[in-house]
Amino acid sequence: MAPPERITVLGAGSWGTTFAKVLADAGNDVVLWARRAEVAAAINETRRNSAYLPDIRLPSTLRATDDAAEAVHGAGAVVLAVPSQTLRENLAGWQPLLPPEATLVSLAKGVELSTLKRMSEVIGEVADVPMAHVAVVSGPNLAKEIAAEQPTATVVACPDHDRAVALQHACSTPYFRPYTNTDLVGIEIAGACKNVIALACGMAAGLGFGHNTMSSLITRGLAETTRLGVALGADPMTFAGLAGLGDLVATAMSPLSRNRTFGERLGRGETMAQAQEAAHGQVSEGVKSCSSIRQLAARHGVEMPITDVVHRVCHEGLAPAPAAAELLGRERKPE
Ligand SMILES: NC(=O)C1=CN([C@@H]2O[C@H](COP(=O)(O)OP(=O)(O)OC[C@H]3O[C@@H](n4cnc5c(N)ncnc54)[C@H](O)[C@@H]3O)[C@@H](O)[C@H]2O)C=CC1
Ligand SMILES: O=C(CO)COP(=O)(O)O
Repeated sequence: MAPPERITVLGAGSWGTTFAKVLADAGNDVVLWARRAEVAAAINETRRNSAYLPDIRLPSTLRATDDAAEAVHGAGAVVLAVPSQTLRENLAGWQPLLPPEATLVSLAKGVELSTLKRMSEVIGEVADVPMAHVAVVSGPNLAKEIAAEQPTATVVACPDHDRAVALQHACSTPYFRPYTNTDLVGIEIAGACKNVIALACGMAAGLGFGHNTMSSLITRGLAETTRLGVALGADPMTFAGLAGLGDLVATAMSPLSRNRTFGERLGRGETMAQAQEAAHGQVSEGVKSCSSIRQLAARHGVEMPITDVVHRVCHEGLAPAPAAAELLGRERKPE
């Protein structure tokens, strides 16, 4: 039998640590890179990442290090599990270390502020690899539920179908079921936009609104996300799938979502600073991506009214209540 494949995960936050556990449970030889040496040492000694997943025992086949060169050496796949807005800078530092044939896998859900690029575009550019080497994993994947081994499906997207299938095999476990897709654009636009719609749903919850409001925001949020994706060349069917509707529903409805929780705090009247502080350094990607997605939509002449008001609440001082009234007061039109 062939020895297990070496897979490296760069970033030991909630999702990086959880995805490393999935890969180890699937039978791979997994190395997890943490920024802080004490986090790597604690994972190796106690089998726990207490800052992010205190209740989860990590498998013994998962090894942690704070040495990126050691982490990526000989890896068949390198998984990038850092926030969207720092990925470019992080990857530039790792680029000289990367094995040339490795599949580079993005877990991040966002659009870069300075360039309006999707994460796979940033990876292709900074790592200087063909897009066929770049893959994305995205779906209704709240880290804490997966770490607890609750059944979940996801999508592994790569322009090279064979690489997508190889990665699908590498991350299949009895509790984690990946499907393949080749529509990188659709999968990434869906993943970035659902964080913004989840912020809107959180704001609605904070204002005291119920399920009709949530459902209306989810449905119209999916409509504006699909419009943007199609304008960028995505397959509209992608938005009806796990990484589209699936992830949107999970994120917009779950109290485990950092984006939804952030929005809820704003809806209850907290300031941006208070909501940021309560997040304890964990990333709520939609807070920044609402601005880059709004600009991307403007560049392509796409109307995204929910994204627009989320941007104005987060960055221009609009209060959530008048934002909701503004959405309801828009010009009437056919569905
Ligand atoms: N947590 C979740 O349930 C899921 C998260 N994601 C996405 O995965 C990405 C990562 O998210 P999480 O792991 O949850 O975030 P997190 O906030 O829990 O962890 C981020 C990790 O990146 C590291 N990091 C932060 N800033 C950095 C910098 N400047 N340089 C290097 N490392 C830095 C942190 O030390 C930490 O290890 C995000 O784009 C998120 O949207 C996707 C699916 C599920
Ligand atoms: O992407 C996620 C679930 O699929 C996680 O969402 P949050 O970043 O809002 O926690």
